[in-house]
Amino acid sequence: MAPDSESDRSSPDIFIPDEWSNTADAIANCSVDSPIAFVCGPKNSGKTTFSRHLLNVLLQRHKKVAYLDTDVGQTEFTPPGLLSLTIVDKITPDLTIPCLKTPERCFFFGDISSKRDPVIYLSYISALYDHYLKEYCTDNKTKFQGTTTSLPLVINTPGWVKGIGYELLVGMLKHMSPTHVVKIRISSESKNLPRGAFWSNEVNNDSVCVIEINAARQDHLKRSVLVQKDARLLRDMRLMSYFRQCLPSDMTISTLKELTRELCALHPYEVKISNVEIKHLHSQVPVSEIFGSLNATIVGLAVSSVSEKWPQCVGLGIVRAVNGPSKGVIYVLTPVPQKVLEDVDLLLMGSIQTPTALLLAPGCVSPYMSANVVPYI
Ligand SMILES: Nc1ncnc2c1ncn2[C@@H]1O[C@H](COP(=O)(O)OP(=O)(O)OP(=O)(O)O)[C@@H](O)[C@H]1O
Repeated sequence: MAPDSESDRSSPDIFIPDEWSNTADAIANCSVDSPIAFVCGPKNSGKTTFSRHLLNVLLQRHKKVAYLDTDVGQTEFTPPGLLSLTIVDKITPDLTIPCLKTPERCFFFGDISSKRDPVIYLSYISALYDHYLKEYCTDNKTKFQGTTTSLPLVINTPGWVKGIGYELLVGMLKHMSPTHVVKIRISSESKNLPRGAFWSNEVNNDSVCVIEINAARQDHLKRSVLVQKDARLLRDMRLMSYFRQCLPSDMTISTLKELTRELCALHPYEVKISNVEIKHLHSQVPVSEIFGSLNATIVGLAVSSVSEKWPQCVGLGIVRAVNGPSKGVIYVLTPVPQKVLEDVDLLLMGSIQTPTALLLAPGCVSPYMSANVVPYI
């Protein structure tokens, strides 16, 4: 099939079947001003690839499109462990290259699977969706004045479609009001989501258009050909690209060793422990172990607020060293701009693993990532 848009031409390995491009076009050209598309389906069926294609198609008609990323282990525009709403204003020509963007709003979930805390997971996603509704979904008044600020929304979801994963999808759909639900199906029928509006008890659910499409690639027996991703490697790569931003963009870094060495050579931020609250999200740590437990970990940098229920995450940091007893400080590396950091009053600790490559800096003692810091004992 001939590529049908510039974005497809730029992604030689990506195959957009007619069914996919027709679906994306139908959503972009539907009668609703700003469609809300919920993309779901089993693991590796192509949800992310389709979502990115849809995003590009929508960006041909709209200046900006909102993207709600609910796949906390395989995040699209942020490092893993975050749930985010991002406003995208540029077509990404190559659908195979992940890129980091600063989200409009973001929560630190602190794990790569929703099963760690399904209740909080759903609360965060609902809060992100509500934020979209409040800020980016036109109400009648603004529509009437012709100053429409409404943006389409693409919601990408995890591939966990059984058990609690299924319940969470149902929970999301019940909270949201998508105009379109795109279900990607694979040939192994038992792995698919139920047909139709599976989340709703209404017999005729006319308010939403449910579209079922097949995974892009099939063999000659019409079996879906699914590409398995190395999820852990992808997460590590995403984290390393994130922390690469701590260094000047014009600095040449060709290898992981160089990246680690340069990160170790950076001056970290010195954070006074008395100025921040340290919170372990998924475990209880005795007070005496708190400093030790922070060392060489990835933390969410968050800002608490009296008006908001959940602290907003402004980015991640690596705790490079801790000097608890004598100075009461921790040393943090982060690409978050200093101006934004000034508001951070919460360090959230989850279970996002620091990539091993970053712990093995030449000349430094693992896991402290520094040659000159006495580790906390
Ligand atoms: N249309 C396509 N053309 C070529 N490769 C594809 C296509 N769709 C998916 N793939 C490949 O299959 C793999 C899985 O795709 P993708 O990440 O989009 O699936 P997913 O359903 O979002 O996965 P997960 O459930 O893990 O989040 C990736 O390596 C992707 O490049």
